Amino acid sequence: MVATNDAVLEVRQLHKHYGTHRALDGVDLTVSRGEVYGLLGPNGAGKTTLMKAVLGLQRPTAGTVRLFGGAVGRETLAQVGALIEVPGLWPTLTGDETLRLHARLRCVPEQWTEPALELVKMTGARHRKVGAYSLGMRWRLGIAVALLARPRLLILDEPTNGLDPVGIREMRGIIRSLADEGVAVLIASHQLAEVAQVCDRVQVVVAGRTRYEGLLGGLAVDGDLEAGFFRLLETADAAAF
Ligand SMILES: Nc1ncnc2c1ncn2[C@@H]1O[C@H](COP(=O)(O)OP(=O)(O)OP(=O)(O)O)[C@@H](O)[C@H]1O
Repeated sequence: MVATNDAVLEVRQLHKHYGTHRALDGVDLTVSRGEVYGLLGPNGAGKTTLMKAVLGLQRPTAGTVRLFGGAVGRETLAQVGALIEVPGLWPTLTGDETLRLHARLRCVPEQWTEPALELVKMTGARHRKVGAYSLGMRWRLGIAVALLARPRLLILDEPTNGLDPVGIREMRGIIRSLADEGVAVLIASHQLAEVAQVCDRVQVVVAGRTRYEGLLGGLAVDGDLEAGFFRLLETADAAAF
């Protein structure tokens, strides 16, 4: 398939087998510049396996992953930010120290910590220790860390885990503003509600296979998104046995 200029992530016929178990069984996916893409599926569907392959942490059994038109490697991964579940942060460092440390580790200018802090609205809390942060604040700092190197692709795994309704709304706002600036965002989740209000397109994966790919609205049955999603999961479950 020919890459469009806007394609940031292209996954083609990705397979990952663990012995006889097919964790991924021929998944295709394209995420474009400025797009928020939801990867939906129940526990064990293969979402983490796919994200690991994209981040170069997992070697696929077959198939390809292309980032910005190139192979997964040091150069392309430098343009990717990721936040996998709860961010791993040191409780004894302040938010400011955390970001400056990551700036050094990623060899980016220290001044880049400022816009990252502003984007996640953490400037006021920058001198407080991370151990005293709420989960929502830790999540926002985790996003700031993921955004430090100004990535063109942001990967988020279950991003609303543990967030309260205000935190969830803020998270959506941050994701949408990043997309408006041209960042491509891939969100993996097992909850429809998590992706429903923020994603442009979705893919539903069950038992390593694509069951739906397209606009979110296309999942709906009689205008009911949730009913359509659950019907899809039930049909896929029945087909698997
Ligand atoms: N290292 C491994 N060895 C064997 N099987 C594995 C391994 N890693 C994952 N699996 C299996 O592959 C399948 C897909 O797992 P994966 O973690 O990608 O699913 P997931 O969609 O991310 O699930 P969850 O929502 O629970 O995180 C599961 O059946 C899992 O048990």
